[in-house]
Amino acid sequence: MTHIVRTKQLTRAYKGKEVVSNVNLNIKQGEIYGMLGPNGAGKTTVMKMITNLVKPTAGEIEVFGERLTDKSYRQLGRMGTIIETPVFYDKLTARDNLDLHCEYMGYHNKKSIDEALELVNLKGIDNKSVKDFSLGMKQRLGIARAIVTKPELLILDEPINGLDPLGIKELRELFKMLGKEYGITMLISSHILGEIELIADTVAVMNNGKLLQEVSMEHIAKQTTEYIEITTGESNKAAYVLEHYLQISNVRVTDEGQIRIYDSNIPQSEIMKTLVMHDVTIESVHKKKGSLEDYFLSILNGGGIVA
Ligand SMILES: Nc1ncnc2c1ncn2[C@@H]1O[C@H](COP(=O)(O)OP(=O)(O)OP(=O)(O)O)[C@@H](O)[C@H]1O
Repeated sequence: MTHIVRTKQLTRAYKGKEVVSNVNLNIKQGEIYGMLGPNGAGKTTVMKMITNLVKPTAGEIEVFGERLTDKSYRQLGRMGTIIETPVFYDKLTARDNLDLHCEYMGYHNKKSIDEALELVNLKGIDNKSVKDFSLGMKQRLGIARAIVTKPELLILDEPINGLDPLGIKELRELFKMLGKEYGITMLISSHILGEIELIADTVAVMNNGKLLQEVSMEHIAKQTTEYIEITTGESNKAAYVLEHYLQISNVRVTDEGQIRIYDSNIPQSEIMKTLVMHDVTIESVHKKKGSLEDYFLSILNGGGIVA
């Protein structure tokens, strides 16, 4: 597995107080990696360290397989970033801003300016000066600037801030397309669970400067599938009966002693009948679905996985 970014025990302190503590991120090639956490969790600081805007107090960063140092200009040239609110030359047009950026980055394929403007839906208004742009238009121009040099890694700090629902949807599709068509790896932060959920392949949950969990959406999907929950005073016996007489292998007993049966094709009535036949007393049976929100809240509240 090729990793585009890896951090090891990454730490940053301001005046002795750690705002990022021992963070280990593993961002794989081609994936959308979502960093989720409330305001102040340390997401921006992590991104600033990966882009060399802030120096770590301790720990290491590896980008494109090489350790990041003060002289990693080549690695930085392979990244496109928006960190905090993008700043432009207000009196210049959108096109001129992108043109200047290409000059500055030493990127001479000017055809990509048209492509970038087209991708973010600013093609018709690229000759307007940026001072007349709405917040959403500036945000899209920021993304155009981040992708104009065809980076291999995009780092986007809260890219949907200030966008209306349609704009958010367009960006979501753009990110997915950039991943799929151009193979660009993306690190995207957000404090909105619903957003990260819709685009990310892997999610890092941060709070108070700490990485609470790094988990694939595939794994989360398994945790949030439908299950049958049986309340009984005899959970171990019930689990035994289900496994031995119905060959149900995906049975879990929760801390509260409830039985959960995941992805079973056996009808609920059959399960009940078998338990009763083996003298298991049942208090209640419910069909349930774990929500993604429960899952993340349990992580943020210091619990493990919603069992
Ligand atoms: N230059 C700085 N000096 C002192 N404290 C800082 C500095 N930069 C960030 N912090 C503090 O570090 C903590 C993490 O900030 P950071 O911006 O990384 O969080 P975040 O998760 O990106 O949240 P937000 O979305 O609000 O920016 C905050 O408590 C912030 O006040």
